[in-house]
Amino acid sequence: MAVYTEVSDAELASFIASYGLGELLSFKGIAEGVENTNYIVHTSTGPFILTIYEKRVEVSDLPFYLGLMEHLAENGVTCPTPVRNAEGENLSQLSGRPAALVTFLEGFWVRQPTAAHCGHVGRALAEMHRGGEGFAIRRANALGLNGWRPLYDKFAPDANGIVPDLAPLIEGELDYLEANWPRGLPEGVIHADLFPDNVFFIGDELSGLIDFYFACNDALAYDIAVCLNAWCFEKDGAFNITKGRALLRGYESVRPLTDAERTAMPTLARGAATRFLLTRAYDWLNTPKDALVSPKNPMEYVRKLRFHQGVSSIAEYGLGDSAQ
Ligand SMILES: Nc1ncnc2c1ncn2[C@@H]1O[C@H](COP(=O)(O)OP(=O)(O)OP(=O)(O)O)[C@@H](O)[C@H]1O
Ligand SMILES: N[C@@H](CCO)C(=O)O
Repeated sequence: MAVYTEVSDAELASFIASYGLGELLSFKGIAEGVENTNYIVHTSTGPFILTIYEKRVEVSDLPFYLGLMEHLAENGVTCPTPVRNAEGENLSQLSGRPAALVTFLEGFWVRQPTAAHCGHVGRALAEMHRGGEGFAIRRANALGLNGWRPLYDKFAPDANGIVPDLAPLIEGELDYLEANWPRGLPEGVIHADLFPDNVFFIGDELSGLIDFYFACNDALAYDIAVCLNAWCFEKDGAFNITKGRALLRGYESVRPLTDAERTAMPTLARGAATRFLLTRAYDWLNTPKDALVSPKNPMEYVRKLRFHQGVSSIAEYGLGDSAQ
């Protein structure tokens, strides 16, 4: 259960009072999520999510994340909107940590996405990319190309303890990515972690996107590569072409890809697989046995990386004509 910071009734009541949202009716810690502490808070004016930011979030990045959610909401993207307190601030303090209150989004995430879900996600991703245009604050991707080798160096001596030959796999891949990473692709604000648990649906309709705490400025098509990995592989490790085509078609119904983005997709997919392999491998080795949450399995991303290493063009995925 990911409630790292326990809040007393009195602290919460005075915190909520500063927002002028009516009477505090109830609050409860949310078990899901690994990065931050989240509470669902009911007041007489409705439900809200209270997030207390834990150690992995850089406090200096919070104005970017909160400002981005406000900017996206103003531009028609359904996502949590930060609430401003009586002082007009969207960022506050609770139990000695930075904290924010955001609007509650109805819906729930799908455990077994279908091609139709993938189509909705592709479309919503492109709408988010469009909605992010004009956002004034910038944030570099701390987990982009330049961040991968330093992260690997932190656990390199132990990598083969996860699975034999993981070290040469990662080292060879980092060499490849550093030599071949596409430059000059269209850039903008990307979500960078749009996994199924960050997309809510009501029935078959997408009801909103959450968890913008990896968002940053980077190549837009890299965000698609993250989603292809997160949404379009089956439990047995097979890439599902139908889901991949649906995701790209949904995306391109809003923002068609350039030729350079299509050409770059296999390398972007390798990079996206490497990024999640690295963070999962690091967490696998560094999460204490008695931690509140279990680390995610890095092997899933070893398999995805190996799959992409065997692909040299978007057509080889079966995605060459997604827009038609
Ligand atoms: N605005 C919201 N509306 C409704 N539910 C929310 C909202 N924000 C968060 N939640 C709930 O809290 C859970 C955790 O949120 P979130 O994914 O942002 O946490 P996190 O700690 O950043 O986790 P992670 O980075 O691992 O996904 C979600 O799965 C969802 O159930
Ligand atoms: N989505 C990430 C975890 C949290 O950001 C993963 O699956 O590795």
